[in-house]
Amino acid sequence: MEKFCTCSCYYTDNIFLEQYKLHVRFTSEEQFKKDYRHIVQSLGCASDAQYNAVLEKIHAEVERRRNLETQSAERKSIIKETYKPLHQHVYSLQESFLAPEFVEIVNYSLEDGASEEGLLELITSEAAPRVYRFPVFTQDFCKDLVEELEHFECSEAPKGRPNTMNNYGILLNELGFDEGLMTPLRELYLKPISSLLYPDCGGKWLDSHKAFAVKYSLNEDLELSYHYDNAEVTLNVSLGKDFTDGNLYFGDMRQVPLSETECVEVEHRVAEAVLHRGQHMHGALPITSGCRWNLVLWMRASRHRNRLCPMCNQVPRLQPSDGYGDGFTEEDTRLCVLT
Ligand SMILES: O=C(O)CCC(=O)C(=O)O
Ligand SMILES: [Fe+2]
Repeated sequence: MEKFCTCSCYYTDNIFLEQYKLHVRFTSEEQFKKDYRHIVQSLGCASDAQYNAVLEKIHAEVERRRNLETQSAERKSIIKETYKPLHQHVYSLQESFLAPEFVEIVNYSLEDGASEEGLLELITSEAAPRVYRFPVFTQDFCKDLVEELEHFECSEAPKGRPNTMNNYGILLNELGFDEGLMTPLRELYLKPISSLLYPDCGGKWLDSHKAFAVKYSLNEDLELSYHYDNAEVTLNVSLGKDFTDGNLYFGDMRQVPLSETECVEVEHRVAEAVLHRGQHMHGALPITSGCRWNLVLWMRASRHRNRLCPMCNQVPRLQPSDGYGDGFTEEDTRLCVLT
């Protein structure tokens, strides 16, 4: 596997303060005070004690990020040794897991002369601008996958959470889903589609991903704040189970201010995917009953993001990583001169 890297902004930028629904940057207490003291104050962080609690949260989050790779590798190895899957078959992709309509649009995308227009005649649903909906899995596969995820949730195995905005999701690489399921799904099925739909966002060059499941239920998380993904192209598949509300909503690309944005709601349909650009701002409304599981695949294109880190908006400052990191690579720049 190619050597992937993380951008060092991961340790300073986009730290989410859940209580204030605010993403912040933290390089020092001085900088933070200067940039955010008045903002958090206006959001209700009035006393010194509350402010100190914010600082403590930030330090804990930075520490979590610094230890993440080591801890993730430890969890992965414990899971491998101790966790007994309920449905071993869901870990290796078989075409029988896939909806026939999905296989058809992938086959079309692989044809010589396939075009975006031709593909859009097969994908009939554009749920929001450049947000496409299509069936991906069979209902049976979704049911088995949710049962597997719930079996894992109930087990003693250590669990890594996908990100700071999500307290009950599951990181699928730690469970061993990358090799047999997620990588082939990206490489063989989603890349051909993304190449046609999002050539301007790196869709032709997807070469790594972060895969996780998100879970919402009444005693746990209900909703997800407005955000963009650390991805070029995102696949979000509704896996069930039974729930009401919880629609996704899409605004504009991250460069457009919220005040100039009108949001469009997109409902979940079990076994169907919503495919969108990672930088397209979105969120999820609260569910009002039941339990919602979605599979989220943040797909990255090193050739695209190596030029600009979407999280800090600068040329990435690379830090070597063990796995996919955040999908950056150290490019041999001589190639650019020669070709
Ligand atoms: O709740 C959902 O289905 C959306 C999840 C999402 O946007 C994310 O995790 O990046
Ligand atoms: Fe997202």
